[in-house]
Amino acid sequence: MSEDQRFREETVKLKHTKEAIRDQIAGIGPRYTGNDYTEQTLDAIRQERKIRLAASEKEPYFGRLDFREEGKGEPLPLYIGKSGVGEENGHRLLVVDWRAPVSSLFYAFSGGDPEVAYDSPEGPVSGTVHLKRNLLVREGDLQRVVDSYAEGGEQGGAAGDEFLLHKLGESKDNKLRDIVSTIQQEQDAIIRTEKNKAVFIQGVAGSGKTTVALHRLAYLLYRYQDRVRADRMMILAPSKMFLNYISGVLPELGVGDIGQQTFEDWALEQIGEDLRLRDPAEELARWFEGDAAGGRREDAPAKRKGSLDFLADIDEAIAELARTLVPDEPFSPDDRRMLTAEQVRAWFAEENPLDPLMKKRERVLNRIKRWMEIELGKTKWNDAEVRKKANARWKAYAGKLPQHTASSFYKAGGWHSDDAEAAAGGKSGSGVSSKAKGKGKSKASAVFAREDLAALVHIHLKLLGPTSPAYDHIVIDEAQDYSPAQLQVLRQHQRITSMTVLGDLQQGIHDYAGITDWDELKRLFPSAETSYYELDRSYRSTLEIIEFANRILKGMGGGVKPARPVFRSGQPVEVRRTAQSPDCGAIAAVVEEWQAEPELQSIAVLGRTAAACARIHAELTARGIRASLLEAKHQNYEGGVTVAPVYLSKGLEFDAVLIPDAGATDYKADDAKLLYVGCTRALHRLKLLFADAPTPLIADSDHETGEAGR
Ligand SMILES: Nc1ncnc2c1ncn2[C@@H]1O[C@H](COP(=O)(O)OP(=O)(O)OP(=O)(O)O)[C@@H](O)[C@H]1O
Repeated sequence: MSEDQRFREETVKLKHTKEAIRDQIAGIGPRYTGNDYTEQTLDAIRQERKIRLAASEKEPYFGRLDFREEGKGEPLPLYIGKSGVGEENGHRLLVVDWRAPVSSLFYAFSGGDPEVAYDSPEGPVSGTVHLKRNLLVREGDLQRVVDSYAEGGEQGGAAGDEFLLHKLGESKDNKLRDIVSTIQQEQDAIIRTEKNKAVFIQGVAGSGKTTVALHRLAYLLYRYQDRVRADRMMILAPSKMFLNYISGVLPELGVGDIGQQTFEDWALEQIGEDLRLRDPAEELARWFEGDAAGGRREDAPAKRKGSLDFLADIDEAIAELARTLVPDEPFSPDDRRMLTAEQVRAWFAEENPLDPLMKKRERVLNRIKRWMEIELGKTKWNDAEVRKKANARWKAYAGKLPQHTASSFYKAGGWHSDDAEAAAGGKSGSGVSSKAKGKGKSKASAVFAREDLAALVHIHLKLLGPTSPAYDHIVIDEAQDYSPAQLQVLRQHQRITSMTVLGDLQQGIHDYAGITDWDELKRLFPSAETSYYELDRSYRSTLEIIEFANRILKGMGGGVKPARPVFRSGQPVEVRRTAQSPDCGAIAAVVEEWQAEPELQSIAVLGRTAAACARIHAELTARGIRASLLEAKHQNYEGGVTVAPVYLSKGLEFDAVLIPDAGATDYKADDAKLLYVGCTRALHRLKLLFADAPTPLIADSDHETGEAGR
């Protein structure tokens, strides 16, 4: 079949599909405005369907797979789209949902042997693929038809790549997008991994980890709709800005209402006390710019406090508290009655050992009170004096059973470091408060460091129980920055393990707190409960950028896994000498040059320090260039021209990236991860400027160097 014939065939098909969808929309009828609750609920369902159908009408599908099931007659064309659409009054599907079992064939089949099989809930289904076709429909118009496999034809995987390359060549704005039409086989395998696992993904920069994890959530909600609920899923990501950046993907996939938080906010919510956290900007600046930069990462306090040994020490202290909670003295409400310490301990022992300690304390004290009332009631308890005295004695006795919150126990254990307090020294507004936020009562609340949070949540759970219902699934992005203790406390908030844990050790710039080997986290789970995947293909950047970034990685020594590029070639990476560092004139010139190219929608200048970025931003603004300056406290990434410290750019991506200070004094030999993160943010263009000598991390690069123009 010629290209023209294919296009005509699909144009007719699209027309019919759109008509059928329009008919269904018209059949939904007007909104119900009455008071009947059942009708209101049904109306809400109808309206949701209407919204889905309206989206389908614009872009009903992106792929076609002709599949003949073994033992059945003719191959059946399956059109695959973002959401399934059934035939009105019929049993066939106009569009098959991308998450349906049969759709896995579309992603997994890349030519070769057409005899294939997929797993359906009823068991394996085998058959033959006759055609795999990619279709690009935009706003209801058919724009491209590419066959990546046709029975008897010559097309191979390259045609499928062509479709992917077309997608990757597009420019990006300020939001991450869905990839349903071009999910790759290795990504699809992760997305469809069964629910009850801790899935670990080690993936190079730009390999689609974040995107895959979000698609996995959409898949789990579809596949296990009777067992998982969106409001019991949670996404943890490193910053509010990053959360804002990824916030568009799930709604695009038709999934909403999934909680998205930073670990800090989640932990503060769990602990539920009026605590303040050391200002994250100070913490970041300390590690990336200040005295701590470069040195003593292994002995950083976060390493000890993030270890399971630390949680074990806390457990020991809680066990000790449980052992000594009941005082070694009897309780007597008046001079004639008495409860021995042994009796109270026996009551304690009758409590469920797994229940939170403070809850048990409360219950035992209530039991003592009930006993007291019964006892006094036996002797015609009507004497107000006796009652008052008994109650006072009960209160005094209760005061002898230590009562703790998470923070008071932590402080009593001597684990709270004055360091955190000192870092906030007197600046009562500098910490990030939990409950105190907006209530103007942060005056005396203790200041904690980020690394204290896991232990505090752990203590809260053991002493007071969980704050939120158990999670059905948890996604942890940038998990290389998590400690075993953090993962452990998250795990304690699930009944059944179901997690997606993703990251890249090569981007582990927060190694003063995180891990250096996935085994540190994997060993928290029985091995049967974990799956481990590696993604080494990078989809974000051009071939030239990936090769350049891979060379930086070499500086990290053994165990480095270079990224494998998709064959998408662009302009060479440029490394240029400037008169000074940072050279704002040269920076402005590069930004203006890029701004003149309409396909470069997002441009970033990633400086080494927050102070350098503030200076660059002020200079660009003075020169009439509109740019936003990203700071740790920011919630939104706006797109356009952005100036940001390189350590805040993690997870984000930009059409063009300028590293304005790639000199030998800015990036030393052990800053490879940081420079790698900066360079791998770029999709299409990458430029580095340096004064004097370039950083040794790129010294061996054979890239064109020279004077940057002003
Ligand atoms: N199969 C795919 N088809 C099209 N685009 C893809 C595909 N996989 C990934 N991408 C694109 O590659 C880019 C990187 O994806 P993503 O941010 O999810 O990667 P990541 O591994 O989390 O990166 P990093 O670790 O660098 O933050 C995004 O623009 C994403 O849309």
